[in-house]
Amino acid sequence: MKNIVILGSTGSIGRQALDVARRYPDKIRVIGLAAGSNWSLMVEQIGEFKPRVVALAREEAARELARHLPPGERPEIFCGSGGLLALVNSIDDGMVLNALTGTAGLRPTMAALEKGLDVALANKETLVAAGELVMKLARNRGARILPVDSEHSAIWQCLAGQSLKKVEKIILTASGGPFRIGPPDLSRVTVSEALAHPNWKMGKKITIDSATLMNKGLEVMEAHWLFDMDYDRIEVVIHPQSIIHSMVEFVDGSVIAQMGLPDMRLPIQYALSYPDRWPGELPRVNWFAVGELTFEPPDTGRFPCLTLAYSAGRAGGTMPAVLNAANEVAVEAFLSGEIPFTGIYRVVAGVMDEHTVISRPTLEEILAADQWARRVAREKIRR
Ligand SMILES: NC(=O)C1=CN([C@@H]2O[C@H](COP(=O)(O)OP(=O)(O)OC[C@H]3O[C@@H](n4cnc5c(N)ncnc54)[C@H](OP(=O)(O)O)[C@@H]3O)[C@@H](O)[C@H]2O)C=CC1
Ligand SMILES: CC(=O)[C@@H](O)[C@H](O)COP(=O)(O)O
Ligand SMILES: [Mn+2]
Repeated sequence: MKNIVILGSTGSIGRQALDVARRYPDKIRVIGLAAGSNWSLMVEQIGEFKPRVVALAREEAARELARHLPPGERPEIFCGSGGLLALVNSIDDGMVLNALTGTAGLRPTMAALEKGLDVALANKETLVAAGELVMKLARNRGARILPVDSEHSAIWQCLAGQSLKKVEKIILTASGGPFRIGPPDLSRVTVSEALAHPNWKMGKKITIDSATLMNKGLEVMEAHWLFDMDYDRIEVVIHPQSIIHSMVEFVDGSVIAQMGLPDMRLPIQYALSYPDRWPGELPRVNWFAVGELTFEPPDTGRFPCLTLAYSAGRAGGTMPAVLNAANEVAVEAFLSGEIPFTGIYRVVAGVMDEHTVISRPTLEEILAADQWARRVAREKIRR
């Protein structure tokens, strides 16, 4: 039996993780749940999974949660900005699935690793902002980071039993998002068009990142840290069917790909079952329905965020944290109608231009760079 704490349990990954837990009651015990403000869904989740501890970041929401729990269901409730950390710090005997969005995931990941807990990581922003510190902490504490992001789960599975020394390159696949074919001018696309991902149903932030290809850029940095791979050896290939989730090319030219339907429950489950594989009923690929698998180079003219992410990764130090923070602010501004879709790139590029990189930054320097980037991004959006 594995004890699991799910950070972000009310979100897309969190809810799918609970579906995995629901399917394997004899293998997974949910001992902790955390989210931002969605207390009503949390009430239902507590009723079904009976965790020992829960946290909600918004104090008002935590009060509502406490008011609406039936008398027999009283997990310990943490709340406020420090609530998630307090929850993680209260755990001694479990694995943490981090399915939070954005930089909010960084400190809880570090708190879990600090305690020597394994982390199943969906929150890619953790590695983008502070990959070097996080990987070092995991090594020092003997804790594992188990990839949940579909591409990184794929690479991890392709590498099973192989030495990283024998890898020539990693090939990250990308769907191309909703604007792969058109329109040529992206400045007028609407929020609902940008949220219409062709293959995956995900939270809003990552869906917009998929549409700009920033998601793939963040994933390039995530792969750099998870698999200790130079940026020159991480290639992005557009694969519109999202059946191949990524590939590894070895020094002898052989390529191993991991395939499956676009269903996040599979990579989530693999991270939870590892090193085992649990037999199950998730839908299977029908090869005749898939028909063909196609590949294209990314169009970095229309999707310049991908190039921006490579350059932030290569610059290193605080630059990836700055890109990530500016992108979070810009995506919010696009979603609320303040800037056009193409404004996301302009804001992020503008903030990066003004940043002086600090190399080998401490956590405090990374968090300060994050705050600086958010402020400068907001100023640019106001203007
Ligand atoms: N969705 C997907 O298929 C995939 C997602 N990922 C990555 O997984 C992560 C989660 O994505 P996704 O599930 O789509 O996101 P969602 O927006 O659907 O869910 C985010 C979750 O985090 C909680 N949350 C957000 N901010 C805070 C905060 N400050 N404090 C506490 N809780 C917070 C939300 O709570 P509340 O509901 O109360 O607001 C919610 O439970 C992201 O890093 C994303 O890039 C990676 C691969 C695929
Ligand atoms: C499911 C998942 O891992 C997402 O990160 C997905 O890859 C997004 O699709 P894109 O390939 O369009 O970015
Ligand atoms: Mn992904």
